[in-house]
Amino acid sequence: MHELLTPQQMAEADRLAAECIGESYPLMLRAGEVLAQIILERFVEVRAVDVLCGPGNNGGDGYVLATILREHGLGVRIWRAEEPAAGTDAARAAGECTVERFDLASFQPDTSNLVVDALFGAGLARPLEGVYGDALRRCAEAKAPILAVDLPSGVSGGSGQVIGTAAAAELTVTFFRKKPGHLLFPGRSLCGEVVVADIGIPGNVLQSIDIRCHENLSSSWRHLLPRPSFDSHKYRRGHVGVFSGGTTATGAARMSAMAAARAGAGAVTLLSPASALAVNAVHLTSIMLRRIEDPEELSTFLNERELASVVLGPGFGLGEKVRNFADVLLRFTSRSGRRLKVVLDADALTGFAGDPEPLFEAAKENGGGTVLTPHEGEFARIFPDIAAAAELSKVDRARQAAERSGAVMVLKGADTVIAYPDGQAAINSNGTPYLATAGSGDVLAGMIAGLMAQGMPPFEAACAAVYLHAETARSLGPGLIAEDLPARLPVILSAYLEPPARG
Ligand SMILES: NC(=O)C1=CN([C@@H]2O[C@H](COP(=O)(O)OP(=O)(O)OC[C@H]3O[C@@H](n4cnc5c(N)ncnc54)[C@H](OP(=O)(O)O)[C@@H]3O)[C@@H](O)[C@H]2O)[C@@H](O)CC1
Ligand SMILES: [K+]
Repeated sequence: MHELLTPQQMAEADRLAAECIGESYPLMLRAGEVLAQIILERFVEVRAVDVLCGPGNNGGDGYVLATILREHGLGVRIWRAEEPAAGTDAARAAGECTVERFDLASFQPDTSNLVVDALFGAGLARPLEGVYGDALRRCAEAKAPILAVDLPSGVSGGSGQVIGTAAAAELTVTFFRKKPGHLLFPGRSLCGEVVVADIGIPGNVLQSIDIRCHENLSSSWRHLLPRPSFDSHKYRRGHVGVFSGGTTATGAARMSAMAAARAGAGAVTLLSPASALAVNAVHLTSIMLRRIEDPEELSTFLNERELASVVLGPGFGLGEKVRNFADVLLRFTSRSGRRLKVVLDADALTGFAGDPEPLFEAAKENGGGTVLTPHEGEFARIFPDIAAAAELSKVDRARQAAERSGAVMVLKGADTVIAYPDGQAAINSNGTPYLATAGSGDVLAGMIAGLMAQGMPPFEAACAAVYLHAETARSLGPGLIAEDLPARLPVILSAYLEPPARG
């Protein structure tokens, strides 16, 4: 149930389902029924419902719903600006509906009524404005309780962007599967709670649809979480290297290092410039420490020790050094024939601002073993054209960046998107505002490296780390600081290492 369908894919699912059933109208009837059932169960106090109906099938669902609610004794009024086009399912639903209709232009929300927003869903084709936009603005101003059918009207199901105007719903009922727009902001905040209803579309229609986007749920990666065996030793559980910045910027790397260790890496070494060795040594116990001053020392170290993964960037500093280190790390696998997975974060991304081509070239040489973890600001510095393309959704931006760099992209934010160069993408949905705190990104980078060091494939490691990072933060809540995350991680991780509960 974690597949996310674009509006075009959903239309295809509807078409395939209608082909299977013989006609499409029963799907609309079922949509109206499930909407009514949900309203009757969830809004027991409500005595009257205003159903705003658009001209397409989203409006059609509204007409069916209005008929059923009136049969249940609720006061129901329909508000519409135009009738559905003749010959459509929506026209049939409108024709069979005898609920009194009013002009949408004169709709004034009464906040003791429930408003059902059945204006536009998957078929939103242009900015929502005029009589429709005005009606939604009045709802938003009045703070009327709204149930949105499929999507809050004005929200793009593909991108979550508002096209014109939209009003925030308390509850959104969508059909068959969620759409990216339910999880990507601002759509996600406008949807309120999202309920996915079964309207009789058979699951096997998905076999004919090339789904490229999923909600990041544990079912995709839980079985790949590393589990040590009794014959493991510390280096078989993966050795992670984390690069420290200078004397006054060492904390970020130590946070990444702790996170890698807590994610289960068997050994972690902090790789520090000579100037910061003393300050790092004061703060480290189980994490090892080694001086790495320049690219030559780095190459020597990589050749003599079997590192499985590295984190470069947190607190590291900008300039030639970070670019040179990144180059050595990303080309190590092809030069040595030994697999080294690389997480580049923070300064290792910003260090390539204005001239990112060498990064992409070297990352491609690393052949899918690279993970880039930019937040939106860092992303815009290395992918300025993709960041500026307003028509692209966050998923598409992450995908294009992954394709260009050949790296797994973790485009961070409240709705972090993880994308693989082949176009597969996952949208994370368990984020929490408590993660917006200094150092939380350093912890995430370390967790990804820690999971990869134990053999988890980069895309799944990134998905798992993003999810578990958020889950850990949720379990901590108010007052969370980044240091708390690695300390808490084992409790959360062990819950996901248990076999999933049945049922
Ligand atoms: N298909 C099925 O089997 C099932 C579908 N279901 C339901 O159908 C919904 C999708 O239906 P849909 O495709 O008819 O699209 P919908 O969102 O109603 O809008 C299209 C209409 O709006 C118009 N229009 C667009 N933008 C506009 C704007 N800004 N301002 C003004 N007008 C605008 C557009 O006009 P046009 O672009 O053609 O000129 C067209 O008339 C889906 O969300 C779900 O609720 C369920 O019943 C289950 C079974
Ligand atoms: K709607």
